[in-house]
Amino acid sequence: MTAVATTTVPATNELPTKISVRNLQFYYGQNHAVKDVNIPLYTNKVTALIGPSGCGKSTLLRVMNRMYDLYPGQRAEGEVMLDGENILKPGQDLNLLRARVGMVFQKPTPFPMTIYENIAFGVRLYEKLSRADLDARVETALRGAALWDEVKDKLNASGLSLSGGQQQRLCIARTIAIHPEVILFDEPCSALDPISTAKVEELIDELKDKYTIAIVTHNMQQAVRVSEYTAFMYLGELVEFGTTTQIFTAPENQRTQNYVTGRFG
Ligand SMILES: Nc1ncnc2c1ncn2[C@@H]1O[C@H](COP(=O)(O)OP(=O)(O)OP(=O)(O)O)[C@@H](O)[C@H]1O
Repeated sequence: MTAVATTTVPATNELPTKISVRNLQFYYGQNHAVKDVNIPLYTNKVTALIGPSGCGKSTLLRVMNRMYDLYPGQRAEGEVMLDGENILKPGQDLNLLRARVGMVFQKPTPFPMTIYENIAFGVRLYEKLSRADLDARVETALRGAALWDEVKDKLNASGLSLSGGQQQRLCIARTIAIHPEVILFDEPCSALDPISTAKVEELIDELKDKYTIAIVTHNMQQAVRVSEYTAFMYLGELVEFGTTTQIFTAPENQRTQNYVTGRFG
């Protein structure tokens, strides 16, 4: 197999960068899953991570808020600069980091609590708000996640009583309620029907005004619809990074071309 081409440096590197991943290596024990990856997440932009199964997309995402730290035997080397500070350095406050860099998972994961508590619970971990302020925070988060109108009359119902699409928007509301700066979406629509998917995509488009976003997706149309930048990964390496338009219409690397045109993957 030929070596993967050198990563393309975007012509856009003067854009403000929220997260800059530099020379990242990631290991699951002996398995070298991410190999010398360099990638920016530009401020208030949506970046899609695409590539065949097992290429390291989710791993890369999980490094950006050190989710891997919860598991023994997993380690990262290199730098992940968040506003110029390396979050891989020892001594980080990981709770604070995960509040700044929130994550929405593939399967909706509401807590077994009321809709209201699903959101209030996380807020209380970080802030002491009056009841009125907490109510307002819950409402704003639910509005921000385009769910308010559907749940405003049943805030005391269980989060688990909602449909899958509503549950995913509840998880997004829970994430934005603690005012993150970055939101990482790991295949957020893979368990959703087309209508719920469209709602979550619309929401991502709105959220980028306030947050920097990365999304892992297997759905090429989704990457085109929601992202401005796209990174194509293959076997743990970053093959190509560029604007989504360039990656999908004029990729520089043959492997990217083959993948985005559906010839492998
Ligand atoms: N917990 C784990 N222990 C050991 N190896 C793992 C673990 N999780 C992932 N890997 C390996 O790391 C590599 C990258 O996996 P990762 O889940 O990041 O890929 P992915 O591109 O997100 O795949 P998919 O699209 O299938 O979700 C794969 O070779 C995978 O087998």
